[in-house]
Amino acid sequence: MGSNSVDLLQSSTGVHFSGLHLNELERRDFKMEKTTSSTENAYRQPFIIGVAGGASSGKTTVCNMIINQLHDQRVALVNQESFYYDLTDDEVALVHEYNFDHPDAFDTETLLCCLENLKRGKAVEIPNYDFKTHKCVSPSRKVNPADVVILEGILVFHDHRLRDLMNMKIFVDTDADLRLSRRIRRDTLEKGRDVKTVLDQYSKFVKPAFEDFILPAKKYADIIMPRGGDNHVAIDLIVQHICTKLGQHELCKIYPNLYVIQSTFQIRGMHTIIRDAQTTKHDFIFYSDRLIRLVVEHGLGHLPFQEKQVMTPTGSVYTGVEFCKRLCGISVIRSGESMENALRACCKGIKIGKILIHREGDNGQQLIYQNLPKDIADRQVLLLDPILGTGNSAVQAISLLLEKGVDEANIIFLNLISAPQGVHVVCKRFPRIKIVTSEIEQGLNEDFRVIPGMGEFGDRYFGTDDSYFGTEDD
Ligand SMILES: Nc1ncnc2c1ncn2[C@@H]1O[C@H](COP(=O)(O)OP(=O)(O)O)[C@@H](O)[C@H]1O
Ligand SMILES: Nc1ccn([C@@H]2O[C@H](COP(=O)(O)O)[C@@H](O)[C@H]2O)c(=O)n1
Ligand SMILES: [Mg+2]
Repeated sequence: MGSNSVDLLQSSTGVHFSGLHLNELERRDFKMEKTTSSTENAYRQPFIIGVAGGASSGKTTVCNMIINQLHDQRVALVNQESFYYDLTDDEVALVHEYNFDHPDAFDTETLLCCLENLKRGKAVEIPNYDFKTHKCVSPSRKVNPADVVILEGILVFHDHRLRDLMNMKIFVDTDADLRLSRRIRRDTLEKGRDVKTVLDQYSKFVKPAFEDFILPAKKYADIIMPRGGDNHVAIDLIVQHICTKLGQHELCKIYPNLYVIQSTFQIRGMHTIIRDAQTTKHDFIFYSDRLIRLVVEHGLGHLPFQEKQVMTPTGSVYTGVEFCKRLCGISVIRSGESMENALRACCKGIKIGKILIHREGDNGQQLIYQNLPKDIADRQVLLLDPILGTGNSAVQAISLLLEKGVDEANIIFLNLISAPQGVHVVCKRFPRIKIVTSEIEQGLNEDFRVIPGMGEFGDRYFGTDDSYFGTEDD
C-alpha cells in the first residue's frame, strides 16, 4: 500500500494509519518528539499488538488487513525494519557479509523508547530506513498517538522489554518454501537484487536466524496464525478481540482475569442510586441487591462446567451443561454478608463460610475470625466483598484461602466496585485469581477510601449509621 492510499484511508475512514516510510531525513535528525499531549492518563493507553514471523511470512499483509477492518479506530503501524542501524561505508561495500536478520542489526533501544512513548500517548518520530542505501533518509515519519499500535517485524518478540509492552502477540506462521519464494519475488522485483544474491543471503543468514531467533520466540505468541493473510477467520477473531478490549476498561487490557460486567443504562442507573448520599436505606438495599445479583450471576459464569445430555418431555435429547457442584461462598464480614442471599438464590444449598478482617489504622489488616468449609481445598470459591479498595483485606482473605489449600485459579472474587489500586495489588500478587466487578473506580482518597465510591457499604446496607440516610421511606 503506498502513501497515497494511506492518505485516502485516513481521510475516508478516520483511521490514523501510519506504517510507511517517507523519504529524506538523516537518522541523526531522529529524535523523540516532545509530548503533544500531556495525557498520560491510564484510560488513554493504546492496545499494543506485536506481529512477528519469518521474513516474507505475510506480517505486513496481516497488519494491513487488521488495520482495514479496524476502520473506526485510530491505528499506528510501526515496522521494526525502520530501526535498522545505518551501515557504515565499509559495511555497505561488503553488504553481502552483513547479517540483517540478527537481533544486533536493530537499534532496539530507540524502538523501545518510541513504543514506550506511544504507550504514554505521546507522538513520536520514526526513522525512515532505505533498503537500497541501507541508511536512514529524510524525512522521518511522525506517528501520532493512537488507540491501537501495531509493531511488526521478524524479531519483535526477541527482547523481553518489547514483549512486555504488548497486549497481544501474533506469530504469522507460514511455510518456509512459501516464504522463500515470496522473498525471491519481492527482493528481485522490489529491491532490484538478483536471484543468486537472494539465495546466498537466505542460506547464510535468513534461514539460520529464523531457526536461532525467530522460531524460538514463537512460544511467546498468544495467537499462532497459519497461512498469514489467507487466514480470514483468524483476522476476524483478532479484530473482534481488539474491539472488545478497546471497549473495556484499561485495567482489563493489563489483567486478563479482571472482568468488568458490561455497562448498560440499567446498571448505571442502579449505581447512580446507590452512590447517591441522599438515597434511602430501602432503595440502597433494593438496588444493591439487584446489582449484587448481576455480579453473582456473572461470576457463576466463570465456573467450570461439564457437558450433559437430558431427555426432554418430547423424547428428544437436549445437550446442555451441568452446574459445577463443588463450590462455596466466603463472605468478608460484614459487608460481604450482603452478597450471601444472592448467592444462595442462585446456588441451591451452597455452603457459605466467613472471614472477619479487622482494619487497623489505614493500612494494617488483621485476620480476627474464620469459619470455612473443612473441604474448602476441593471447592471452587466465590469470595464476596462489595468493595475492593486498597486490596489489603482481599490479600489477607485470599492468602488464608491459599493456606487452606484452595487453588488460586479456583477463586473468583466478586465485588460491586473496585479501585484500580486494589486491582493492581490483587492481580499482581495472585495472577490466576479472577475478579468480577460491576464498575472500576477513580481511585482512593487520602484516607484510603474509594472515590467516588458509595460510603461505608456495611453501614448503609445494614442500617447501622443513620447519618447516611436523609429521609426514611418505609
Ligand atoms: N496470502 C498471501 N498470498 C499471496 N501473496 C502474499 C500473501 N501474503 C503476502 N504475500 C506477498 O508476499 C510478500 C511478503 O509479504 P509481506 O506481508 O510483506 O511479508 P512480511 O512483512 O512478513 O515480510 C509480499 O509481496 C506480499 O504481497
Ligand atoms: N537492508 C536490508 C534490511 C533487511 N533485509 C531483510 O529484510 C527482512 C526483514 O523484512 P520482512 O519485511 O521480510 O520482515 C530480513 O530477512 C532481512 O534479511 C534486507 O534484505 N536488506
Ligand atoms: Mg513486512
